[in-house]
Amino acid sequence: MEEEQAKEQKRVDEVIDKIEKQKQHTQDLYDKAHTETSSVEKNYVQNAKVNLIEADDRIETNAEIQQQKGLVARAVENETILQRQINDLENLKKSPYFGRIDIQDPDEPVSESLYIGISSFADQSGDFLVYDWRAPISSIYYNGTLGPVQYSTPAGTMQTDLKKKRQFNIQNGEIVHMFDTNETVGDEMLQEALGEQNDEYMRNIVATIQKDQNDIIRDTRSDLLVVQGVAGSGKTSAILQRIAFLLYHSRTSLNADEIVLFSPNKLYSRYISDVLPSLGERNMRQLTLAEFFSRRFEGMHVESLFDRYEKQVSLTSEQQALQDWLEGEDFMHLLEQYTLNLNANNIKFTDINLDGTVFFKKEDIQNIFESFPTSMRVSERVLRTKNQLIKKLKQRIKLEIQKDWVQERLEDVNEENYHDIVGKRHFKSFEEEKNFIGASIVQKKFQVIDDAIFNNYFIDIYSQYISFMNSLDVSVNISNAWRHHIDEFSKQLELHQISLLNATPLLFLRDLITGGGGNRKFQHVFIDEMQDYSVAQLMYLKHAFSKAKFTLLGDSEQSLFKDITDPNELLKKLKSAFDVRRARLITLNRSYRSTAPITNFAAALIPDGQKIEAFNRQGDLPKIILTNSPRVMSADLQQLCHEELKAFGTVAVLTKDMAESEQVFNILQSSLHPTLMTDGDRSLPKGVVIMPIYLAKGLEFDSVIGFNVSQENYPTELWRGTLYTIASRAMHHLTLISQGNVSPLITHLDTNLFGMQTSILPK
Ligand SMILES: Nc1ncnc2c1ncn2[C@@H]1O[C@H](COP(=O)(O)OP(=O)(O)OP(=O)(O)O)[C@@H](O)[C@H]1O
Repeated sequence: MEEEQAKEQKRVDEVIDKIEKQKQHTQDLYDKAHTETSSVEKNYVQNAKVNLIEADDRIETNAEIQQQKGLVARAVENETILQRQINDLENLKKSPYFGRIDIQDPDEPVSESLYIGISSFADQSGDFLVYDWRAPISSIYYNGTLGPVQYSTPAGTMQTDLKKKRQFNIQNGEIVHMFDTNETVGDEMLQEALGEQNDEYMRNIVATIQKDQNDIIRDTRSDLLVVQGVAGSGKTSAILQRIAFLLYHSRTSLNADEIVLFSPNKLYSRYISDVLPSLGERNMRQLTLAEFFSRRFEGMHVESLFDRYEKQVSLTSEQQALQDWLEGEDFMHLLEQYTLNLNANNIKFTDINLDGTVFFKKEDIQNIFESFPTSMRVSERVLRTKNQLIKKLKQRIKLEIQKDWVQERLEDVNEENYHDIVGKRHFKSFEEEKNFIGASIVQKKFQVIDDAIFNNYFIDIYSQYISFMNSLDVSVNISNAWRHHIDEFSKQLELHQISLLNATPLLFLRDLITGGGGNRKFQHVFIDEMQDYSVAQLMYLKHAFSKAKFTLLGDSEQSLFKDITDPNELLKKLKSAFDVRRARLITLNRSYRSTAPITNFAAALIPDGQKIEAFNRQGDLPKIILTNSPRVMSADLQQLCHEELKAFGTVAVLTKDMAESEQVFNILQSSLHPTLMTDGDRSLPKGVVIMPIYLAKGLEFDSVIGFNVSQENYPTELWRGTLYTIASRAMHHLTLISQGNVSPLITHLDTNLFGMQTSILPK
């Protein structure tokens, strides 16, 4: 093998040499482009100066400046592309590839070796020295074991014989390790990758993608792809690799701005933000559900998932039943039914006001609406009403121009705002010019009316929603909670607040009535941590992104405070709710994040944990520390943090809610200078970090300390998901600390799965 390695190193050196040459060439092109940009820019500045001196030439110069601006933009873009190529080549130089496959096609006498890396690289004569990992042929590297293999290409399925598979770890141009493997992607490389400590940013997994993950990444057929994957199975990693794959696969028809990822929180958004750039791709758009809602409800405060978690614990069974109903598919269908029966008399029209006086009366708006045939859909009638109102607004503007206040303002127009208003226009008469300027003055004042019409403010959607709720016949077992829910909605409205439960149906109702809310630009929507979304929310997102394919990923076991939904059940529900042709469920049961003892412990916490397959990485048993008083627990916790910090850069203390996190913060504040994370935080510092579990969703830490896992704190089944999610955040070390008896969820476990210790403080 040593000889082989020397041979491979020689090839690496040769390839790097060629990459360096290519880089030099690109650098020359870049320098030339840069000089060009500078000269275009200089030109632009000079023209801008002329513009200031010769006021009469303004209009003409303006056009020229626009043209110059375009030139600058193009030159800059050209420069950016070249800069990116240089960066890519620089990265490729450090580690040009990570895999090699030797294949022999049926009619070929000898095999050929193909090398696989993050991006492709061809030499001057066009020979591929490195293949992009996303090229059709590269799928063999991830999928195939030695022997006959198939791979799909745009021209159909191809057959070949896989003779050899080799993996490399190349750092700064040197082969650190190489392995030959018969497996899909062998364990050695994975061991190496997983044994490392956690970074501030998530890394790509391109060199070690596993077969089942590869299925997710390369699926281009499904309209709805649902991935149920146990904690640490690489769902988030797979999403990001999938995005990179899709961008490559549809290079000409898909760009990163047409992909949106719904992420659980802002910490996560930042944590994953480096993966796509490291694969040479731009990041997709990212949104949290809270951000999505707050954009759609301007001026309102929509409850966040976090506010909701904090409340969720104390729900009665009636409230829970009500919540399930409100969040289900049926409730959304009831809304659709309701809008079918809307007419001029039961739509809640409302006046449009200007400066406190009525501008369009609701009765007039209602009459306009009524003038359109009842055979039309409500949304169509609303749209026509809108157009009619805009026409009326234009007439009102015409009349208003003659009013004294406008005439007075006309006299105040100076040269500066004259040009702003008039632009390049030429007028036939002074009268025409005056009217034009007058109209623009009035338009400015009436802008709020225009906006109100545009945004459908002539329908009071909140009253409409109340009327919808009042129209429903609910079953007796939730009727009290239901009345309370309706009252509460009105009360919150006065405070400009909307609960998460109402946000989705409200938006849906608004869209159904006004025909708005759709966003057809997006081609792919990804939702991570899907178990935190209700079916109603998912349905709404499907409605809002109607042209998009959906990839939903999550782990039903990581539901916090909620019963687990069987993934097959969920797929069935979604398939009917989404009304799609090609739906597919992929299940990932192998967990990579944690050492085997941690994964086995976490798996034992949940009922069908035996399905979880731990990756064979050794480490210490999870430790449970029993203390008998708040004072001892505090002292132990401090001691523990100090010890863990000796081995790891970050230690996370995870709690079940914010109140507990604050408690921990007070305990550790003076001795450890910890950071208490909140909803709005975007980055994770080093040292001790404290947060409630819902903020740690999707994240991982070298060392996790679960705070107070006592019987009192985690009394029942309802807490399983929380405990499981806490335990599964740990990569290398897991410690749970308890004051008083430990939760029955833990005491029921096989005692070989953890070590138990009373206070760690020296006596
Ligand atoms: N094929 C792989 N090669 C190398 N590392 C991997 C691979 N798959 C997963 N990992 C690593 O395992 C860890 C967990 O992955 P990831 O966060 O994507 O899992 P997840 O399923 O989204 O987890 P969770 O649901 O618990 O948040 C990460 O550190 C990731 O880099």
